[in-house]
Amino acid sequence: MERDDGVERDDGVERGDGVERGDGMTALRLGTRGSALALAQSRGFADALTAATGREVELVEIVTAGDRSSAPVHRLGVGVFVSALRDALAANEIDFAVHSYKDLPTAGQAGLHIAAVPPREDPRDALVAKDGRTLAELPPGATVGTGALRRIAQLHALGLQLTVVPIRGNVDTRVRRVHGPEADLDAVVLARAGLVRLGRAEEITETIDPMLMLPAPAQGALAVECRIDDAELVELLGVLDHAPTRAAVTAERAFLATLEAGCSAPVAGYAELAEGDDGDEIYLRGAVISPDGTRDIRLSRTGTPAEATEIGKALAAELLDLGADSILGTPTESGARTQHLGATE
Ligand SMILES: NCc1[nH]cc(CCC(=O)O)c1CC(=O)O
Repeated sequence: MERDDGVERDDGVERGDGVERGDGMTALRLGTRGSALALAQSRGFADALTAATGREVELVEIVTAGDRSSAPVHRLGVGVFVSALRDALAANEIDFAVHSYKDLPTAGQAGLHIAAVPPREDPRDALVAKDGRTLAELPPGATVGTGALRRIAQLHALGLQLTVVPIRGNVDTRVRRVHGPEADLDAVVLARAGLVRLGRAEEITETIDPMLMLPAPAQGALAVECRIDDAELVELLGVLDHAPTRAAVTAERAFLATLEAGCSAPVAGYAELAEGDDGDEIYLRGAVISPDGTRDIRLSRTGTPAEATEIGKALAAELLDLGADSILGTPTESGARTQHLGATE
């Protein structure tokens, strides 16, 4: 059902201030993009929230500028998949939103709060190739599609003489470039988490080792955002917060933010938590790679979860000392080297 405010509800129910339930509680309004992946993520979180707290959740579909346009994502501007959801939150049209964390601009939004970071899905990248092939089994000259500069750069750095083809579109559109009547590529690289959440993990022909392709900061993680003054909801959503995931993502995002790079930059960052002798330890790896793959600056750093932000900042500073800024380019007048764009991945 389409309404004048551009907000589409998933059914005909008039919501306004929420639907009264038999138990006297109103259903929480979860704003979501309409893509298959966004709906799967939102439904998954809604079900987990209902199971943990007993609260009912209604999905409210929001069309974002990124969904409306077919232009290359780097031309669309800041947080192109996110801002319509944040506007709906600020306008009290929805109560909370579930974002792919890696699509969130590194700058937070005044008045909003990330109340939960649920357990992370597998953050690695995945190959979907013809004939069940792995990267190493692709012949020289094989065509591999991907949209993200980070992936393009790391594919080139492998030195496999692959032909990297820039593509965009949702998960289904990208996989159809390999399988299906209009297939024109030998393989595509995309986030394993997206395929897993869509129930399509069997189509993956290789889960790529982070030694070969380091994931994007926050890949595979979700950010659950609500109004900061909605204290009751902040507490309710917090039930599903997963401290180890939050610590890992905090380190990765501090790394990205300190590089002043948006999520369209050729920047990779991946934090793992391991049990050390004195409790948990974060192991953060970071890389900045030139798009042609000829320059690849990567380092790692460890510390405690409480030091997550410091680890990320310090690793970024070390990479900048080694010349990462010359790969990332000159900061623009807004302070960002590349714009803080919405999703390119
Ligand atoms: N907008 C792209 C996007 N945002 C989140 C995911 C995958 C799931 C995730 O990283 O959480 C994807 C698809 C991809 O990178 O292939």
